[in-house]
Amino acid sequence: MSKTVLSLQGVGIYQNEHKVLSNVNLEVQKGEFIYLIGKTGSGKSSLMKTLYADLPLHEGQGTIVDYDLRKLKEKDIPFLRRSLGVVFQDFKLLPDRTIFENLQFVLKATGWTEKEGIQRKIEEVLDRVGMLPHANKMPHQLSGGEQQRVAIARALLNDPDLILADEPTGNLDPQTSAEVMEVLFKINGNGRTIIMVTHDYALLLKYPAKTLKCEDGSVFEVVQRSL
Ligand SMILES: Nc1ncnc2c1ncn2[C@@H]1O[C@H](COP(=O)(O)OP(=O)(O)OP(=O)(O)O)[C@@H](O)[C@H]1O
Repeated sequence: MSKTVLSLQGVGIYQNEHKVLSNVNLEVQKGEFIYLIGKTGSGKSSLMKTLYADLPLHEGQGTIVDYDLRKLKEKDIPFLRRSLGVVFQDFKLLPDRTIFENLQFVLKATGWTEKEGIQRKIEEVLDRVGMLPHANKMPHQLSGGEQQRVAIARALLNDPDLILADEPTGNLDPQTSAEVMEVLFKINGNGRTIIMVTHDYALLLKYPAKTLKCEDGSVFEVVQRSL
């Protein structure tokens, strides 16, 4: 049976008083892979920020992985973020810790206490993105693509129902971007739902998937030939 992991109805997306997107209607089912495209300033990041509650939802209805975005309290936000995996363009790894310690930090911060369980989980997610051999390296010893794979592993730590990736290949060359896409599609193939913001139309052609576009204050689905 399909499960809705994201539902937006009549949603307005705001940056302070400025309305960025109007009347956003969107249903995402478990297991989907969705691209979000659009010109600079069209509202892609603002929409993503609303989904992980970095921007509040004041207009319309929105539920994400069983949280009602309109009713969300400050104290709920860390729990919402635990049910999501968020991946950013600039990786956001802690520079003064090894890869293992970066992931350990997240698990401890999200309530994991048992040492062997922590070890097992970190090995499992690093293995899934092909980074297990690099567990003891520092972030600066890795290439951009390798750092992004670690960031994807970090996003998987708490078995999220939905992964939000905001331009995850934005800092990577085409070959490395393709490697990161392979990792994302493999994870999607294992049943994870992914929403990915991108500027990179070459990636859309190489890895086709349902595509939404932000334009002139609206969000709508596009078919590839009209990108
Ligand atoms: N912190 C902010 N305060 C006020 N306005 C903002 C803020 N961040 C973005 N905006 C405005 O909101 C609109 C949408 O910006 P947003 O960053 O969501 O676009 P984007 O599609 O993600 O762009 P890009 O592709 O450049 O990342 C723009 O007009 C932008 O100037």
